[in-house]
Amino acid sequence: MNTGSVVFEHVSKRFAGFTALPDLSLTVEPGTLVTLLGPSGCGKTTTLRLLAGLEHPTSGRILIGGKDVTHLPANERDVAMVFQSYALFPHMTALDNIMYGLLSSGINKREAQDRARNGLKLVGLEHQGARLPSELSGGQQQRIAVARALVLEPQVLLLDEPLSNLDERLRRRVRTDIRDLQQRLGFTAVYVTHDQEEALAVSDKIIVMKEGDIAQQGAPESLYLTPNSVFIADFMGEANILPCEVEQVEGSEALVRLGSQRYRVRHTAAKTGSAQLSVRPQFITLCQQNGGALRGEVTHSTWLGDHIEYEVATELGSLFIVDAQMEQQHPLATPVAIDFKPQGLALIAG
Ligand SMILES: Nc1ncnc2c1ncn2[C@@H]1O[C@H](COP(=O)(O)OP(=O)(O)OP(=O)(O)O)[C@@H](O)[C@H]1O
Repeated sequence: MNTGSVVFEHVSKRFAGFTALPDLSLTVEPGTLVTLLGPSGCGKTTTLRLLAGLEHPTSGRILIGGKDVTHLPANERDVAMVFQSYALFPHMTALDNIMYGLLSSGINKREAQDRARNGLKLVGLEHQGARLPSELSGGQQQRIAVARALVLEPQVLLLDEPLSNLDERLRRRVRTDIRDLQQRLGFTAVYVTHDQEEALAVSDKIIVMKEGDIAQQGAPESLYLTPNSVFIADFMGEANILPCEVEQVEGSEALVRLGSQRYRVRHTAAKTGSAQLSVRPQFITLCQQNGGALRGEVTHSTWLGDHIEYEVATELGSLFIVDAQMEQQHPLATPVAIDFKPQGLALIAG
C-alpha cells in the first residue's frame, strides 16, 4: 500500500465573493488518519475537494507525498474518494463496481479481477461479489465503496462523511471496520465528519475547523481534555463552562478556585486571574446535602436507563450533570451537594 503525506501551505479558497478558506496550513503524516471536524459550513468539504482536485485553490500550495499537485487535475492525483452516497453503479455487481476503476486506469481484466476479489476480502464481503448494490445493506454498500477506493492503492484515501447514510448501530460497526483496515494496511486517510464521537473513535489527529480556520488540532484525547476555547470544549462533547479564579500557575497545572474549593487542573496557557473552566458532566458527583464544593437544587432530571441526566441550579449557574450511579435518583426541587472530579476539569486558555 502506498502511503503519502498531505501538506497544505497557506491555501485560500474564494467562491464568487465568498471566502470559504482564508489561509489554511495543515499536515497529515503518512500512514495516519486525520479527521476534519466542524460545524456545517466550516470548510471541511471544500478542503477535501481541494485535496481531491475537484476544486482548485485561489492561492497557496497543496502537496501529496511531497509532490506539488496544486495545479494537477483530479485524475492525475494519487487519491481515491469515498462519498457519503456510496455512488455505486446500480446495474453492476459488487465485484464489477470494484473492478471498474481498475479497468479504467488501464489494468488488464485478469489482474483487475484478482485485485477486486482481494478488495472484497479486505472488507469481509468475499461471498457477496455477485450481488447488485440493491441486494446489499447500506453498511455492505459502503464497505464496497471503501474496497473500490482501496484497490486503486492511492497514496491518500479521502472519506467524505462516509457513515452519514447508515443507522446508528451500523455507523459504529463500519467506523470500526474503516479504522481497523486503515491501521492494518497503514494507508493515509483524510476523513470529513461533523460528528465529534465519530472523530474521537477513528482518528490519530483531529483538526477542528471553524469558519475556514483551524480552531484546534491534536490527538483526540488532547482536544477532549485540554480544549483551547469554549467552542472546542462545547464541540468536543458536552461541557459546563463555569467562571473560576486562577490563583497560581505551575508548569502544566494551575491552582483554580471554583466556588468554595480549590482544584489543580490541566491547562495549555493559563494566567492568574479570572478565567473559565470546562467541566465535563460525567465528572460531577451529586450527594445529599452534607459536604460538597457547591450547593444546588435539582431543576430537571431525566432517567435514561444506564444513566440519569440532571440540571441543577447553583450560584455558579445551571449545571448539566450525567450520573451513572443508578441506585438513587435525586427528586426535583431537592437540595444537593455537588463535587467535581479533577480529571473532568480543564482550564480554557485565552
Ligand atoms: N461552489 C460554491 N460556491 C459558493 N460558496 C460555496 C461553494 N462551495 C462551498 N461554499 C461555501 O463555503 C463554505 C464552506 O463549505 P463546505 O461545504 O466546505 O462546508 P462543510 O464544513 O463541508 O459543511 P457541511 O458539513 O454542511 O457539508 C460554506 O459557507 C459554503 O456555503
